[in-house]
Amino acid sequence: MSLDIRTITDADLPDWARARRTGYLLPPSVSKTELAFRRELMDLERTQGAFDDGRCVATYRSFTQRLSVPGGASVTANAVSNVSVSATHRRRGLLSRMTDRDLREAKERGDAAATLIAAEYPIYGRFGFGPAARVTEWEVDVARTGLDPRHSGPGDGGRVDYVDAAEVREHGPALYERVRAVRHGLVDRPDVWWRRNTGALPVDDGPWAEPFFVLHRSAEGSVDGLLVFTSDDRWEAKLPHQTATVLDLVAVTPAAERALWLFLLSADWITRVRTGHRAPDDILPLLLPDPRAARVVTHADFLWVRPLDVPELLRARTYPVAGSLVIDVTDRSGLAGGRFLLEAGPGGASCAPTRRPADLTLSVAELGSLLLGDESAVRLAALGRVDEETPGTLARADALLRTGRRPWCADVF
Ligand SMILES: CC(=O)SCCNC(=O)CCNC(=O)[C@H](O)C(C)(C)COP(=O)(O)OP(=O)(O)OC[C@H]1O[C@@H](n2cnc3c(N)ncnc32)[C@H](O)[C@@H]1OP(=O)(O)O
Repeated sequence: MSLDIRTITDADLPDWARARRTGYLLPPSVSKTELAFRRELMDLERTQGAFDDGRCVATYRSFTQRLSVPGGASVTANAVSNVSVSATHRRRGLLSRMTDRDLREAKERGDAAATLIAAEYPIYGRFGFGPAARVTEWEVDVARTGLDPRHSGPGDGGRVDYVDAAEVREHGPALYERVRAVRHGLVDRPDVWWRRNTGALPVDDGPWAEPFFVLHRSAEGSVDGLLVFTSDDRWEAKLPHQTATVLDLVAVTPAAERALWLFLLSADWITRVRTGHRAPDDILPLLLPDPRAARVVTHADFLWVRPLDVPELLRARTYPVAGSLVIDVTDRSGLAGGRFLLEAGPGGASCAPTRRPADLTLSVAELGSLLLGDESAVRLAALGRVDEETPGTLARADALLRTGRRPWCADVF
């Protein structure tokens, strides 16, 4: 048996796409539409396949992504996706070999980190990824919210309008980039993302069901929020029982965010709202007179980050207070380890290799968890995953690294 891992060519794509579907337990046949979509989407030079006697049995691809860090700057990440190993070939090291090769190439390219959305929690820690941003999904029982049923539009002088897909393609990209500048953890949405999510780029053969698109405009007329939702068509005994499912709700200003939630929660016939994946500290529950009307239905790890260039990552983000920290980062794969001095303050930060004694020792995966401010060094130390070499450093690390709002990655990729 010859098992060969290599980047794929265009001629391999149908076989590769079939292997991906099989690995994800989806009906294996690949439509022409899916192939056309994949040709637009994928960079074949960064797409690996494992071939057993010529048949594709494992898939892996990566692409360049921009990830917003605290303060709103973005770093270049190597985003990993479409990882699958057929059940016939599992636990023979195929994922390990593909990941190792991809991370080495990303390091050589100079990417600051690698990112992914993990299918299952135990898979990626061993490769240096740490959970960096969580998501929460709520289900809102509208009748119990206590909201005034006479609500009729934003009270801030702004307006909400139903728009069509073309208007979303026109206003969405700039709006979303403005949101990324004020919210960390968000990954960029390239043109192909907007076309795919507005029906302009079909993913499969089925008809595209257009969702409801709503834009919020401020009193000055600037587009500062987007809501995308679907609704089921459920009635019982002449009573509406519609569940609205939020596919997207992003806003530049808190006023626009509040206006879009209140718009959806006040729409006639909608008795239940599923929020989709929000940041765990989303304003939604506390927007309701009775926050218990929003029941948590999902709360889980979501975005995983694997540091590749520690100084660059720590320099790119902002810090709420002044302070310094020497961290000793261990990395079994030899990609990003070392001892680094971070000197940070509200005006900016420097970070470089140092010979000074370490204040904290931690693995590269734990640094990935701390980077966006969602995890606490004190908590990781209690778990034995961070060692405090200098007393008092854990509290200092949390004061420096934690953020007022939690990171949020809105997209599966
Ligand atoms: C970013 C994304 O695309 S997420 C999507 C990931 N894909 C899936 O979950 C689809 C279904 N599962 C699969 O395709 C495969 O089982 C994969 C990709 C998860 C793992 O591929 P494999 O080739 O079996 O992994 P590999 O043999 O390299 O395993 C390396 C180590 O990770 C462990 N591991 C791998 N997958 C898992 C898992 N799901 N749960 C726990 N441990 C795991 C292995 O046991 C092994 O540990 P060891 O070195 O201590 O023996």
